[in-house]
Amino acid sequence: MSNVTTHSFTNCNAQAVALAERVAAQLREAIAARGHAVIAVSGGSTPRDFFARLSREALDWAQVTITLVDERWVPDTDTRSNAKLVETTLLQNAARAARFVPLYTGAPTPEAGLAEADARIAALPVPFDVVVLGMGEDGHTASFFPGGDHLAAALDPQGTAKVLPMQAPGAGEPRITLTLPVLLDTRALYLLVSGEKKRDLLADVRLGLAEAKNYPVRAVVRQDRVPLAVYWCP
Ligand SMILES: O=C(O)[C@H](O)[C@@H](O)[C@H](O)[C@H](O)COP(=O)(O)O
Repeated sequence: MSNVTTHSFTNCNAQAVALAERVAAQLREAIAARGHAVIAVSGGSTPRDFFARLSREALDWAQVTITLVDERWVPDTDTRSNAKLVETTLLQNAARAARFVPLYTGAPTPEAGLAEADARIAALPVPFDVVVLGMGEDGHTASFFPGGDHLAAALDPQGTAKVLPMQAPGAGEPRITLTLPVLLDTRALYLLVSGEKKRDLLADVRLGLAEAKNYPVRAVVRQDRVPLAVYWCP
């Protein structure tokens, strides 16, 4: 039985609206059941419209904690910063009342900031309610990059680290990432992607093709811990 469902949309606006409505409903359910909600989101360009939509959803945002699945190790004033993306797109409108827990600490390197970032994540209630991942055309998700220096440790299902630094040829700047066990410890897991190349890559991963073995996203697609919902648009 497949652990993956795919929701395909004819345009990316419809994708953003549908995911925002779905996620908002799950945040409301979490608040009703436990008094609070935790969501971890990706950076990159794909989630912009989804963030803008989600920020306008009516819910008790003061009870919501937002964190990141990964971060580029740059100050939050940098255009590459995922924190900056979240602050300018998601922490707006109704969602301005939410609490944001960044991964970047201001330390000179991810290694130097690791203990503090780890403590921030360790302080959050688990399981998370929602995790929204993205994916690159090289098959990375979060900062699980092919050839990453801490990739094996980050993907270890039995690993105990919550966050790890990551450097890789395709990653640009040094990164920090939540590890696979943390990302899978969630009530709902989404993969938000667009374009035919990413659709085809995911199909190869799901089929278990040999050439897909080096795509780190395989670890979230081929697992039985939590159902994965793929939201795709052209
Ligand atoms: O900080 C990051 O880079 C992300 O969290 C990363 O995993 C992202 O989701 C993919 O690179 C897809 O990025 P795009 O949406 O820009 O294609």
